[in-house]
Amino acid sequence: MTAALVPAGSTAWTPTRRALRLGWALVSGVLSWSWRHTRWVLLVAALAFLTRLLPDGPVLAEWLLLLGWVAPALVATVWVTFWPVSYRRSVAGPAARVRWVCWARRRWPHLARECGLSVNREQTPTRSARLVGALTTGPAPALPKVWVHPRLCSATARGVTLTLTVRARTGQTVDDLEAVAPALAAAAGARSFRCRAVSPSMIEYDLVMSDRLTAVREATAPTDVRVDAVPLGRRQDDTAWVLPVTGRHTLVVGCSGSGKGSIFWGVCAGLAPAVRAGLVCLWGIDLKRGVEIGMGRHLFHRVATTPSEALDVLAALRVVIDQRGHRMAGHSRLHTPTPSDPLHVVAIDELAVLTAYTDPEIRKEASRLLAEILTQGRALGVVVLACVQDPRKEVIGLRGLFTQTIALRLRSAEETRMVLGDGTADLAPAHRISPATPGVAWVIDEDGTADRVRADYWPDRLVREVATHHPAPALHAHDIGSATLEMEEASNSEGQASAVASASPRARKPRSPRKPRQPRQPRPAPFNGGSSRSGGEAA
Ligand SMILES: Nc1ncnc2c1ncn2[C@@H]1O[C@H](COP(=O)(O)OP(=O)(O)OP(=O)(O)O)[C@@H](O)[C@H]1O
Repeated sequence: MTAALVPAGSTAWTPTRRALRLGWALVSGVLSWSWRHTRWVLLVAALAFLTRLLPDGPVLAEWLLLLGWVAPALVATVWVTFWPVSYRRSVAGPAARVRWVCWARRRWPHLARECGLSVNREQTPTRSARLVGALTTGPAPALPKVWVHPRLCSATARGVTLTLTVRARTGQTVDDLEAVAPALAAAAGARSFRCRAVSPSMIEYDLVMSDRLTAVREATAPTDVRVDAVPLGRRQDDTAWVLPVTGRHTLVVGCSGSGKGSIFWGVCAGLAPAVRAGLVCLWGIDLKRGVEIGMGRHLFHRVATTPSEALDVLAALRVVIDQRGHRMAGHSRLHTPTPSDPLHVVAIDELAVLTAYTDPEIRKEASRLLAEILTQGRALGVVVLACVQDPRKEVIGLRGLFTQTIALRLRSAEETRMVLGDGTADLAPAHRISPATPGVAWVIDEDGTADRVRADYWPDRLVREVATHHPAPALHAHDIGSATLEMEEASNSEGQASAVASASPRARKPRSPRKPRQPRQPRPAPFNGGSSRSGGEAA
């Protein structure tokens, strides 16, 4: 009667419901723990059954069941419910690692055989068998056949990675071992893998057993002044992914929505403290109407949003290369950035617009300038970061000149091969990256191994904040080279006209920015050889 008077959902029912819910959670937790530890539970139950046969057995059996089964199941249920991270770190993680290692050691002969790494050979006869064979007449008895496997030298687990070190059997090479990596990873239930040749006969398989890259991680505003490299995100083993910048030209390829923006801003905004300190000079080419770079415009010394403006930027950098080349010749082989002589980074969003989709004249000139920068700029402190959606376009021609490539989500195995190289479709399957994980990419490390990474996410708010706090300083003539500045002034004065010309539907043939300036622009005196080409062409 009282219950009927209490309306459903009233507070009087809340404690009862909570208790019921808690009880059910505990029971289901204990049951699921028991299901996952069936063998242990059966062992405890069998021991308890045997214990009952002893004098005072029933009491002992109850204690055994309580301490061996119910108590651990309850503790685990409560721990994992309220402190999942600590449970994973202290219990589930170590237990899983022990399980993986035991599994690999126990199953290695079977795995090697099933993956095609083993051979079935006749057993080598022992010395005594050979002696008996020599003394007896008649046909020699058939020798039994045995399986010969490559040797599993070690199996270790760290974090979420199971590492197997394997030595090739006689007649095998590391290439044979590498070829079966996908099958091995599939047999182990690994989420991804990488393999590394340790020596001509030994290979290390890293099997990543749990995916740490599913969660989105937001980038944090950089504080350290770093020029050599920028942290971009994390690797699949949860270690930091740091991209070298100095002396590298970086090509980022990924279809629309694959997260190129995260890498673009990871580099540009990651260099922001160095930009503010004057050690890095950022040049932006955003051929998607300036939408991307507009977010962090203050970071950039100069931005081009049309193909003809982009030509001006490339020509200016070409002059920087000429000047530095003359200055460094005979003194230094590698440029060291200083506030008066910074590292120039040209960040290009949608390279294909410049090298494939624009007028043939601009396309040709842009490809020529880019090729010169890509081949000569590395040691002279001028590096390129280029993003592109479609690797099949003309960018292919320049692809070989980039010194590091990041493959975000691609459309096909063929694209993966184009971007990362032959034989990478299995080892670095960028075409299998899920559309639900933008920012995930495959990279080929310096040692030639492929690794899966995920860039941290750069929201617009953070980009704006970083750009506002680290604006590019106003550069003086000696900072970037007098010729560059002269060209820049000239191109600025003509920028409006060229932009209008390139935007106008009637202006089919855009101005070549290099010719009209020639008569007006005096050559920088000290650089006769270099300026004769770049100064003249750029002007
Ligand atoms: N590192 C990341 N982690 C999580 N989500 C991301 C990440 N990077 C991008 N995203 C999400 O994916 C969306 C698309 O990203 P982004 O604009 O960078 O792609 P894109 O490759 O530049 O595409 P497009 O070439 O069409 O401009 C973003 O709006 C964002 O929501």
